[in-house]
Amino acid sequence: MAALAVLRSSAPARLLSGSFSVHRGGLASWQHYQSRRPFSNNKILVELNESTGVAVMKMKSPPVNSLSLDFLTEFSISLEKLEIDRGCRGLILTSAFPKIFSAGLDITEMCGKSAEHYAAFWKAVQEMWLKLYGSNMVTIAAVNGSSPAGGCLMAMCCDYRIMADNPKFAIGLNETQLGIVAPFWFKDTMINIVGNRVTEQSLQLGQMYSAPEAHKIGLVDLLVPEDKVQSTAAAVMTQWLSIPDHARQLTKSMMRKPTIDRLVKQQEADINNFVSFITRDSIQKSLQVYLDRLKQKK
Ligand SMILES: CC/C=C\C/C=C\C/C=C\CCC/C=C/C(=O)SCCNC(=O)CCNC(=O)[C@H](O)C(C)(C)COP(=O)(O)OP(=O)(O)OC[C@H]1O[C@@H](n2cnc3c(N)ncnc32)[C@H](O)[C@@H]1OP(=O)(O)O
Repeated sequence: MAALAVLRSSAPARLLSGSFSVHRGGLASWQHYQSRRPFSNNKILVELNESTGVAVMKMKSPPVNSLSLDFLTEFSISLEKLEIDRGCRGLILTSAFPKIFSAGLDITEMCGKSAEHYAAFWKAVQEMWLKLYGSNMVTIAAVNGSSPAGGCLMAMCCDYRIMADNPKFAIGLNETQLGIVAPFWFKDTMINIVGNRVTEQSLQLGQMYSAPEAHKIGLVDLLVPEDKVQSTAAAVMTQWLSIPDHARQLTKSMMRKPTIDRLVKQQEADINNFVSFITRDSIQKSLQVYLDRLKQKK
């Protein structure tokens, strides 16, 4: 199974994209590692505090952190680098923008493109999920804004979700509102958090939950004032890191492996399914209407 099966000590070292900083105990000693990959646009900022072993990954892709192919590629590479770094035990995932965690999959990646593009895009979505859901690290989502669909999926991949207590912020799998369908592994991830009944209703209606509603159904674990999201994430991380890594990791693997294996076994079929679904004229039309509506709402 993805990262959970990989012992960090045996993993090969890899270069990473993204803006990457390592904190060695004092602000004066922050070191910057510039990307050596030409495609990097630095949509992801990573700061690793080596004294605590906690990395903060900030999504910073204006205007709304939509998950484009470039974003997803950079995200997965950044995550992989942290995964193989034995000095990193915990990851806090958050947004550099107030009000938006992530707008989910970039809809323009699913409109008017070639079948080859859709296949590459969907593979990148799968890779993001496999790596984040299967991470050995303690993962905490500091949800500091709205988080529809793919953004909600990212938060749901984490071990714990802290959300800003603002009823204007919403989270959920709203795919049906776009005329599309959340795939089985989005659905399974949600079932593992809130159960079958809530997931079924939620997915059929494409329901977006305000922060208090999301907390009520257990989609997020904790609500805190907006200015306390990061500090609370750090405090919760300390609690989780007090558990011996091997015991916690094996437990996490035991809980998540069946869900991960389901996708791994049919990854190619899932890509083909996505491509044949998204290339339908009726689906392309729905997505275009949704996108136009988004652009006109101002
Ligand atoms: C039988 C079949 C079985 C199985 C099916 C097989 C396969 C599965 C098939 C498909 C699965 C696909 C799964 C899809 C998952 C997704 O994530 S879809 C994306 C869903 N996301 C949304 O609906 C979010 C839409 N956006 C918003 O609600 C809002 O923008 C916001 C709340 C995030 C932010 O609001 P504001 O701050 O007010 O910002 P604006 O709305 O003005 O947006 C600014 C700018 O950004 C553009 N934009 C917003 N979201 C997206 C996006 N997701 N992708 C691309 N672009 C986006 C928006 O249009 C604005 O653009 P400009 O007008 O400035 O050009």
